[in-house]
Amino acid sequence: MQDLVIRRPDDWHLHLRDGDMLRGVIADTSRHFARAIIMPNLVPPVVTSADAAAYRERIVAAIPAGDRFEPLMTLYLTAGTSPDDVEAGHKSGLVKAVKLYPAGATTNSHSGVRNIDEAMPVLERMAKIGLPLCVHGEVTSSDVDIFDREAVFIETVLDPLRKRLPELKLTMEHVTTKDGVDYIKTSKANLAGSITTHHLIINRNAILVGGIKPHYYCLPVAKRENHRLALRAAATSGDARFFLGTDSAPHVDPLKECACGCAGIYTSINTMSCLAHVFEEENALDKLEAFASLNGPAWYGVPANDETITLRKQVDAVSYPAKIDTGAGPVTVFDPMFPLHWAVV
Ligand SMILES: NC(=O)N[C@@H](CC(=O)O)C(=O)O
Ligand SMILES: [Zn+2]
Ligand SMILES: [Zn+2]
Repeated sequence: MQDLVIRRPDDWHLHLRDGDMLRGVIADTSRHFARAIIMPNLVPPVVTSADAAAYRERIVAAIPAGDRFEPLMTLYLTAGTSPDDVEAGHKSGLVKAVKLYPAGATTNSHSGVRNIDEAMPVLERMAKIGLPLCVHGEVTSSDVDIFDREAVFIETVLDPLRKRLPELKLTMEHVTTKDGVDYIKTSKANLAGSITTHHLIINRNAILVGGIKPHYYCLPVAKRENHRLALRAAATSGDARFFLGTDSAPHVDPLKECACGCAGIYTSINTMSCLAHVFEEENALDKLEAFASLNGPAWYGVPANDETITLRKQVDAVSYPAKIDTGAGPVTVFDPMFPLHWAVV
């Protein structure tokens, strides 16, 4: 038996959804995590500070009694977003970041940004007040191969934006490529990246070998093995520019297991066990706290959590359900394809 005590982690990229789904999934996050950046891609999206305040109340009402959990709210950037509303939301303490979805890039992104020019007044205001922009970093043009969309985004959108507005704080969400890792490492300030649990574990074979596996499909799609290895090296390095954002993204099974399945992998329930396994494999258990509990707070300018959690390596495999039942329907849990022995006690 081996124990690892770390500060309580936070999740810097989480989809909680709404209604029955929200009520069905929130306990899997609030059990282990103190805070999470809540993604705003609801239908309709969380666009204004008033939307975010109302959504926050629905989330707080769904937190199980006895759990301490703080949702950190974000706004969904659209062509109509008002700089004054963003600033007021930030000043009130409600809005912690704004999310950029290139229109059409991912789940519920059709109201997103078509041309970065249309968002410049908001981005300039954010740079001025120090509010971070979280970016889904993929181009959407049909002539760019889906496996290249992140690398092309860095070159054609992200890098030009950083040159145009160097004072803007940017989180490159769910980095999936060596290109992304290398790009973040060139930055001295104002750029960081979140990394998901599943991209540390699967490469694209998980989706495609031996039959099509919809529960390993997410966006950005998992890439080749060399990219997974680059993500692992970054996450386990202790480098403060990389931190955990699970991107746990529940969809009910019928919407995943069909002719045009949704993108998203549900990992909230077993993320900490998966991460301990990965960090142990990389001989980097001493870096897990930085990745899951320290680097994110430092980036977002909030204190790390005072409480701790204990991870215990046990002989028997940790048991967790293959699916959870939510009021919205069943949601399949991420299967890392190996037994997990690190339990959160
Ligand atoms: N990651 C995903 O595959 N899906 C996310 C959207 C996103 O984060 O891009 C979702 O909302 O389902
Ligand atoms: Zn995304
Ligand atoms: Zn996401």
